[in-house]
This record gives sequence, C-alpha cells and structure tokens, in this order.
Amino acid sequence: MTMPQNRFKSRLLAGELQWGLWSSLASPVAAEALSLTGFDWMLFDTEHSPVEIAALQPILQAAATGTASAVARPAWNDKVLIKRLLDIGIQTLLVPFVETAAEAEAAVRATRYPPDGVRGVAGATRASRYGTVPNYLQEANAEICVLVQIETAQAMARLEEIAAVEGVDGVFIGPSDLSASMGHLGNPGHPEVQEAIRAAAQRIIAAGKVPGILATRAEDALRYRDWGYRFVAAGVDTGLLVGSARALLQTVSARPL
Ligand SMILES: O=C(O)C(=O)C[C@H](O)[C@@H](O)CO
Repeated sequence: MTMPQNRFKSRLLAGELQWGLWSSLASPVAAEALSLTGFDWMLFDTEHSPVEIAALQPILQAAATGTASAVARPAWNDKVLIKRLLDIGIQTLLVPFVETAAEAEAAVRATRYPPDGVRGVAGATRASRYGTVPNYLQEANAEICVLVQIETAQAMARLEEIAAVEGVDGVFIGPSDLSASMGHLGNPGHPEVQEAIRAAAQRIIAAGKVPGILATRAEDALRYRDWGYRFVAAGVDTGLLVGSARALLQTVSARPL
C-alpha cells in the first residue's frame, strides 16, 4: 500500500472551497450513506456525540465508501485522544477549545511523531493500513492536517497568535460556543457575534491560514462562504434528519381526510 494522501489538506492549502457535513449521528449506516451525497468532507464529532473510539473506526470505514474526506473532533485537546484518532486513520483533526498559542502548539505536537512531536508509535493500525504502508512512520507527519477551533471571546482576542502557530493549517470558528462566551447563549445570529465571525475570517486569512466554520442553515453557510470561509460545514446530520421528518409530518398532517 502507498501512503494515504490527505486530499482535504491539499485542497485546503490550494485555497479551494470545501463544503462539509457535520455528523453527530454516530452511525456507520448514516456515515456511509451521507459520504455518498457529494460533500467534500464530513466531520465526525466525538466531543458532543455518543461515540467512543471502538465505535468510530467502523464509522470511518463506512464513510470511506464515498467522496467525503473524514475529519474528526476529539472530545478535548488531549494528546491521548488525538493519538487514538490518528491510529484509526484520521489525518485531519478539528481540535476543540483552543484558547492560546501554547494550546495550539500542544495540539500540533500531539499529531506529530518525534522529533517534531509526541505522537506514540503503534504497529499495525488502520492508519498504516495495518502495517502495509512501508514508510508510514516517515511520511505520516506530512499528511496530517490540524484545524484548531476558536470558540471563546478569549480565544478570539488571541486569534493572530493562535493562527501563527506552525503546523496549524486552518482555524475553525464554533458559533454556538462563541456566542455563549460573548453573552448571547443560543443566539449565534446576534449581530455582535456575526460581526466577530465576519472579522475573524479576514483576520485568519491575514495570518496566512484558512478559515472554516459550522453553519446550520444554507443561507448562513453561503454568507460565511462570501465572508471568506473556505471549509464550511453546511449542516448537521441530526438536524437534517429531524428537520426533514418534521417537515414531512407537517405536510401530510396539514391535509385532512
Ligand atoms: O461552538 C460550536 O458551534 C461548536 O463547537 C459546534 C457544536 O459542538 C454543535 O453545534 C455541533 O452539533
């Protein structure tokens, strides 16, 4: 086997727009089906989804059927959680709650083998295609993509120093937590939050990194794209499922016998 190439990273660094889908369903069937819908990437969340590492591997195997590159979010910026995601084949990580340059540096180091970092060395894992990639240990670092998540006002204030960290490829804004941190819990659409999100895209670009974000409605996703965001999760699978079911019920139940 040859080294798996990180298509998400090469497209990110080429400045291409990549549409994503956020997955919280924690289901191999959903992952397989949704990976075939044409999105460029899918985010598999382990922070707020009921899924542990043993269940995530078959989800990633199912998702590999389709076209979407797999991105995973560890539950925390923790080198053990990150190592376990890397071992099951994740090459792109969205690291939550990064508030300082030191935390961003720690996230990058967690993804790199020594001497560049502290990633533990494993033998035959899914990452190395069970040991069939001959130069996996030598080539792995280059294919890793680190996205750090900015989701507090404190992190926003330090955006430039976080983005400047070597090895950080993209900076992702979390609108829900950011709005909570700014005193607007549950209201990411608040003008103050939206202005911070608009400005953040330009600040990230000025720092030489690629901005990304999560939207839950198409109109938000398109506005973020127009503001400069280049990896945009346009929706969440749980929301799409429940939303479609409710709309269907509303349609049929609105027509009496
Ligand atoms: O702050 C945010 O926005 C996020 O981190 C995303 C949330 O975890 C959630 O909306 C994902 O379903």
